[in-house]
Amino acid sequence: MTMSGSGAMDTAASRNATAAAAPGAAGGLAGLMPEVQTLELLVAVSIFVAIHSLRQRRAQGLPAWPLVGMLPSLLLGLRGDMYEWITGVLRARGGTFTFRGPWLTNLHCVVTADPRNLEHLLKTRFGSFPKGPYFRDTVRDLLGDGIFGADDEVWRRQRKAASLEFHSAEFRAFTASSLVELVHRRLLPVLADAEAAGAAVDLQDVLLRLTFDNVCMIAFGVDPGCLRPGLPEIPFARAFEDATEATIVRFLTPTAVWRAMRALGVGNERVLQRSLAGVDEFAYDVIRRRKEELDAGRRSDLLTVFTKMRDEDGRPAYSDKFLRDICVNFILAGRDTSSVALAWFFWLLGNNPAVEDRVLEEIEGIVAARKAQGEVEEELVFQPEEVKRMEYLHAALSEALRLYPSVPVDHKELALETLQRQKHKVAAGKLGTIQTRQADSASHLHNICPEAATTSSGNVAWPMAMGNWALWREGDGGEQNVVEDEVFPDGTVLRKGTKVIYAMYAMGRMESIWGDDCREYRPERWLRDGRFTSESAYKFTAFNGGPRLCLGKDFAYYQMKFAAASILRRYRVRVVEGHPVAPKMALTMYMKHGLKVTLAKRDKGSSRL
Ligand code: HEM
Repeated sequence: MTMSGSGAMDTAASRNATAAAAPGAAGGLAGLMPEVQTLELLVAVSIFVAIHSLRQRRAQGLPAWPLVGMLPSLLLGLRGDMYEWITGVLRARGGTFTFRGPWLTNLHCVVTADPRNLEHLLKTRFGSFPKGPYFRDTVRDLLGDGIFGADDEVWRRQRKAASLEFHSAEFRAFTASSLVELVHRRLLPVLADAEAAGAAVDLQDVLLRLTFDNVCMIAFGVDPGCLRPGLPEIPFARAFEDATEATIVRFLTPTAVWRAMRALGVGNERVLQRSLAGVDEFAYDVIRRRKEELDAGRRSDLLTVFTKMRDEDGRPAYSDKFLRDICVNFILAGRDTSSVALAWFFWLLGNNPAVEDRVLEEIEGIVAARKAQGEVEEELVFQPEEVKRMEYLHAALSEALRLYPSVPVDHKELALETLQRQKHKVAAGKLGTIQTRQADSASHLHNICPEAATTSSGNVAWPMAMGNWALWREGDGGEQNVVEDEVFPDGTVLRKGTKVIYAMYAMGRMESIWGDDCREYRPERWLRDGRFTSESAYKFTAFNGGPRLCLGKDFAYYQMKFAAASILRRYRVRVVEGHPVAPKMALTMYMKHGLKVTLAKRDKGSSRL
């Protein structure tokens, strides 16, 4: 009873309360409705955007968000090992994917690791894919008009002159003798000191010093002396390194921002200006001195060769600024590439003792052959023909470069003038044809002629593949505006100005290219009947391919083989236990923490050869 009475009272009271509150509540709810609807709408739009963006992952490999595009995924990827992240996306996408950057940025690009695309990009359509204005403008302060950023005639002239020089007997003799001097008078004594002291040494740093001194001798004919006992800091080397790093930062900064910073002389741009002053001071001083001594000199370095060149009127062919650019570019090309490749090679050997044994066997075979001819020297210096015979070592270095290419990713830009916009007349009811430069897939034909699919009159025109001809049936005739896009052999369409990133690191880790054991370090894959056999430059892209194939490739192999054999014959190189090894994010494949090693003389308690 009590309960029902109180219940009745509660009900009446609550009815009253509701009645009293109703007008206000109704008004409040009515007032809230637009907000509720806005909220619902926002939730619905967010869900739609999220579903749409995640669906893009299935279609394009990565979720693409409004405004920021695929940037969030890239930022997540950058937190770990970026090269492995790119490799994962490329493998999932079958070798190529299109990265969509945030709106109004120039981060859109096509990333590929497909050898067919590489051949198309680097050889077949070489003229359509220059380095491009974006790259050139970004590196101009450091590299000027030098070979790395140059295109067209400016590139061709330098390439031709440098190529003649690189292949001359004089130059080969000069590079070989400079290397003997550096390895035997500087590298080996520095390593001997480390071994005697029982101290760990950063082998990557030592090798960087070796190649820096070596390439300065080749370019400028001057030895800066970085590789010396005590490993001193050399102002020119420091300035060069700082200038390179500051230039790389520009690639990660919006163009308008770094330009403004340069105008104001602040931040990274200030560092760049200061270090460039150091580089220029050194370079112009060498150029001035070289010009003074030209007549007396019998030098074979690049600076001397380019300084001696004359135009049709007998005047010097190149200005001092251009000579500076040429030398700085060659130093950049030759400095970090072979040294970091050697560092990865020594690390791989440490993890693969059977490979090290085979390298040593080969070296000992060559030494034994020399002894058999009665040639016994106190200090063993390998001769060029002996270095040439080190085929297994050649394979072991190539295998290291396959897995850890010194240039892990590279870049090209589709030239705007490549795209052809043409008017084509098609007669009514007839078949229309246009000649295209490459019509190897139906999707390509659709892409070169999108207007042909639905014409202004609503008639349908279907392009069909017929060799190098695009053929379509046009209902009412009239003029067609045909824009020919570039299309990669794998069907990826490239619109004007598209940047293309080709991922050499990822290419070395593709089962489709190298087979199931692609992640294994196995030099034997390069040997046929015990002889080294090279691979297509579009499959093994460490040295680039086509007309811009690395100019220093032969020299680099010679340098790496000579240095590696000279070290390995004398020392067992062991990576310090627990030393972390990981790639650094830079233009070249540095080891982030260097390579700390200890050395033991081979004849002192070596367990192997
Ligand atoms: C393991 C050693 C090396 C590797 C992996 C390597 C790799 C490469 C790559 C990938 C390129 C193309 C770069 C681009 O166009 O963006 C290149 C170009 C070039 N390399 Fe090398 N390089 C090595 C050593 C050297 C050395 C020692 C020199 C010279 C002393 C050198 C001179 C050049 C030059 C001049 C170019 C520009 C060619 C052109 O644009 O026509 N390289 N190299």
